[in-house]
Amino acid sequence: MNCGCADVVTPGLLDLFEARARMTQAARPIAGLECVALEAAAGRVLAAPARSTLDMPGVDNSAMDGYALRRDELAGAPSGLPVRLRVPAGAGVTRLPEGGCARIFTGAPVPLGADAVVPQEKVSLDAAGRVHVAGELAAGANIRRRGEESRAGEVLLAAGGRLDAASIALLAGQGIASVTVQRRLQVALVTTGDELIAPGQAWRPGAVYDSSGPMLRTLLAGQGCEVLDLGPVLDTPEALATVLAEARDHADLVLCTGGVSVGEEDHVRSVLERLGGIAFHGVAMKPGKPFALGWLGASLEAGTPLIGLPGNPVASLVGWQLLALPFVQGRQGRVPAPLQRFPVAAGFSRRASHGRRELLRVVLDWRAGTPVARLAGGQGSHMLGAASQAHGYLIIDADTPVEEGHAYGYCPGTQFLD
Ligand SMILES: Nc1nc2c(c(=O)[nH]1)N[C@H]1C(S)=C(S)[C@@H](COP(=O)(O)OP(=O)(O)OC[C@H]3O[C@@H](n4cnc5c(N)ncnc54)[C@H](O)[C@@H]3O)O[C@H]1N2
Ligand code: MOO
Repeated sequence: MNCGCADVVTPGLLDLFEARARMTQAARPIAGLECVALEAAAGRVLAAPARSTLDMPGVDNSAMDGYALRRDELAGAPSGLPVRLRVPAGAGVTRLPEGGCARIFTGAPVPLGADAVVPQEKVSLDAAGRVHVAGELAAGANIRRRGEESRAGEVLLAAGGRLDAASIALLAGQGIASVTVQRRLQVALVTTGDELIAPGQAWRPGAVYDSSGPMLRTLLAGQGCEVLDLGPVLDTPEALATVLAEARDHADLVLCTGGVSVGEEDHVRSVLERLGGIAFHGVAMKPGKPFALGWLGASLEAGTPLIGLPGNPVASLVGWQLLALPFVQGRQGRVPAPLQRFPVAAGFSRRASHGRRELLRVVLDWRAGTPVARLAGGQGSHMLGAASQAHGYLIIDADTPVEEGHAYGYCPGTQFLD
């Protein structure tokens, strides 16, 4: 299986990891904060550290349904301990009566004076209802101590983190009802191509349904961005310049697909040179080679950054994930996560890709107990089927053939890489 296109070795291509580092460095966080209700904060980026308001847990409480007691009183009572108190969750803090124990439930405050909780499975009750315990009981057993997780005033979540279900739960558990987050990143999306038609329109030979537009809108929404949809645009320098000028004035970032290669129908480069500039163009990756970072206006710092993704949809997807995503995250005030890679054996052989690192879309086969990477389908940069099935990328260095059974760097996640 191969991509179907010859490897064209283009001089001056930037190394993939160097390009990723440049994208990360170039991303300036946008200004602007909002206070939002915690329930509406999923996916948003925290603008300030979130601190605990309470010790967590707030009081010593029981980790089990059982009996709270003093261990020395249990040891000194061969005829068992009478149950003198009942403490359900939600009860206030009480004191354990001398010489007795308390029936207690998970999450209920441990009565003052008790130094262990025995789970009910380890307790036998005699006819008089007295508690007998088999075996040893460690000091503090089954007691969740006040403040053992965090203390009031401690930083729970650092600024720049994205609020997910667990972090929202963490803040809710502290009684926090609203958070200060970065405003949403405004991204102008420009798809280019005379051939593009929208899904739902009648097809004619030569027409191509716009698949990258829906894909990028989905990916941008997944990052909590607001999308200003300005495409598809016709393949003329005038049409592109008009749309990019509008994008420049209304967005924090322009994401453009197609028209970024070298043919005379590809105008992104020339229009960028006219309306702004180019930081780099061309990365030694397959797919995704014509990827570009540029700007509209005075400079990358002062103007509106523009990311040019290649037209082939899979090249666009890979360019988004490995290069555009860290830039988007940086503009959102996030610290982009390092690219994860760990060795996985290839279950296939394949010829080398000349001059470019190849990002093969693979599935992991666990049937033998350890993972084996298998091609998820056709690897052409126009073939979305494999991308939709893949579990991740096998990253193959340039000019390196893949040999079955040898291990290569595997990067998990091909769609919502975070
Ligand atoms: N002589 C050369 N030709 C090409 C080179 C090269 O180095 N020398 N590079 C190839 C590579 S690699 C790629 S990737 C493509 C990228 O080209 P463009 O970014 O200029 O993209 P287009 O030419 O506009 O389109 C390419 C292909 O993708 C389809 N397309 C475009 N937009 C969409 C969309 N929104 N949804 C679905 N499909 C889309 C378009 O119809 C074309 O088939 O250039 C190679 N050529
Ligand atoms: O082969 Mo291009 O690199 O299709 O992205």
